[in-house]
Amino acid sequence: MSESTTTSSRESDGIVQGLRTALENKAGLHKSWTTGVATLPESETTLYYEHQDGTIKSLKLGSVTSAQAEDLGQACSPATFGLNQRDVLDESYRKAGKLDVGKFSWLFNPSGRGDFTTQLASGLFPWASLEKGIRFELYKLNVYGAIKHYPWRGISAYRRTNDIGEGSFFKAHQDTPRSGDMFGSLVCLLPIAHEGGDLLLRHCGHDFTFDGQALLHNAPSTSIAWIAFFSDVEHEVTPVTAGHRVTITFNLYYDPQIATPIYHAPSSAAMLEHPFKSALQRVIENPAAIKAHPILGFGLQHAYPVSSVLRHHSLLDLKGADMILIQILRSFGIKYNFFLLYRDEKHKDESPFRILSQSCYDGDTLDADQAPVEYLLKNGGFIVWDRDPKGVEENPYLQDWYYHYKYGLECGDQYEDLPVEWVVEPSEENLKRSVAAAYGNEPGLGYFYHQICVVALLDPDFDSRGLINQDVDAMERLQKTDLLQCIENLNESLEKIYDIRLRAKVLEAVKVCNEVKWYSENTSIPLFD
Ligand SMILES: O=C(O)CCC(=O)C(=O)O
Ligand SMILES: [Fe+2]
Repeated sequence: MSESTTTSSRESDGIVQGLRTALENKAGLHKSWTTGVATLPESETTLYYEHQDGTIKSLKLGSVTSAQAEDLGQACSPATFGLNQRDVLDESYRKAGKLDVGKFSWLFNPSGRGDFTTQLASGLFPWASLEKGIRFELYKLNVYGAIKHYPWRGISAYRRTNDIGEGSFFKAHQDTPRSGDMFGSLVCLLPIAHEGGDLLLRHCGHDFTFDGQALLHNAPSTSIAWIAFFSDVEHEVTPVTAGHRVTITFNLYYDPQIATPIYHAPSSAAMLEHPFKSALQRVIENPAAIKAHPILGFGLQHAYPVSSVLRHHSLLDLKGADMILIQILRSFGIKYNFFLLYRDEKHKDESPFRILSQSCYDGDTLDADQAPVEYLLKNGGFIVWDRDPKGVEENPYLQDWYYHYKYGLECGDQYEDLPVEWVVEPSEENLKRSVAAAYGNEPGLGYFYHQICVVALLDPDFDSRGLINQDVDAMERLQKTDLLQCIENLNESLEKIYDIRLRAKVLEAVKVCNEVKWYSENTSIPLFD
């Protein structure tokens, strides 16, 4: 290697490293959760609930006795959860009581309190200005703890309550995405005495313990402690050892019909500008740096619920740190697009390349003899070379395979590739099954979390025209086939579903598919936009 090459590669490493450091959230620039305490006005302190025999009871938050809390627990049915799309009751994984919406009523309305929404939005999106409002959907009431009587288990179980009394918990899971615009969950801890039952959260190497009891310690008795977090954050409730831990949860959605929350710039950081913005500015002001790094890639920090293909990116509802990354790219007019990244399962350890694709590959839908890599590459995907191949020289079989992708097909055509440099190393999708989260708080509703990456075109003169044209055609073909099949399946299911809430969900899904179909027919979807 000549000296000049060594120097320039060291410089280029420095540039990408500088961008990487500026994006890292070590300094606590982004959190995937935010907490607070809200003191309820008198009108919001009454909680009504219905027993399974139809009796309506109420309690006053701030002065709930343990007998009242126990009565609330008795009104509950056992909480189930989602395991690979099935609704499962398994008390070794989740042990709690639940009341569905319609079985309880509470006048606390987060959307009606501008200060509450502002606090929540400033905590979850400290650097980004939201372009949509937040809709809060009341979801469930959960009772964890000293439930002494389980009517659904019968009187004999009542006598054997030692195993099911205290000690409710919910092991690690992600909250199931209900649609593409759901981004988070809000858990409100009611002021009812208990011990244990911390909510532990983990995301991207950070963790947090939400001890709501401690937050309520010095607050007025009619206060609730709350935590909002992005729904792909892994979380669990530790065992409750005494009393009753009662929470009411809301699902959080972006909603363009609702006014955007007032933006509060981060007060803790004494910086006016996000460090990544300044770092990127320095790079794009340097023509040599742009030429050396025409295309940059970023693995997103959050997982996103997508159905069969990545929708046009203006429709992808981003969370926290990912939203600010995109806002910064947009502020410089840098073109970008979203992709999934796959590695050949068969040659996983040796494979020196990954495949960028906008298709959510579902191993179950392909014939057994159809090679996933070929499928993705022939449907608008392309190769990103990222390491030296291992063992190719010694292994003729691997050599054939490697040369096939490196130097082209028998007919002389070559697979398309892109020189992407990863500022943030992305997670890979699983080619065997792209359905990510196994444990959810609900069975899946057709949306699955995917690890998405962003590819940004730093050099506007970089020759990507051929790729763009070819890709648009392939993408459109793929989208249309997938969509038409999807709409047909949904319409077929509709005929068999009589439950009103389920029908509404399926109708919602049909609406989304039609929306995407409209996009694919009425707009050209460029690779970089
Ligand atoms: O009660 C809590 O703190 C969280 C409950 C939860 O994670 C859920 O219901 O999905
Ligand atoms: Fe949860």
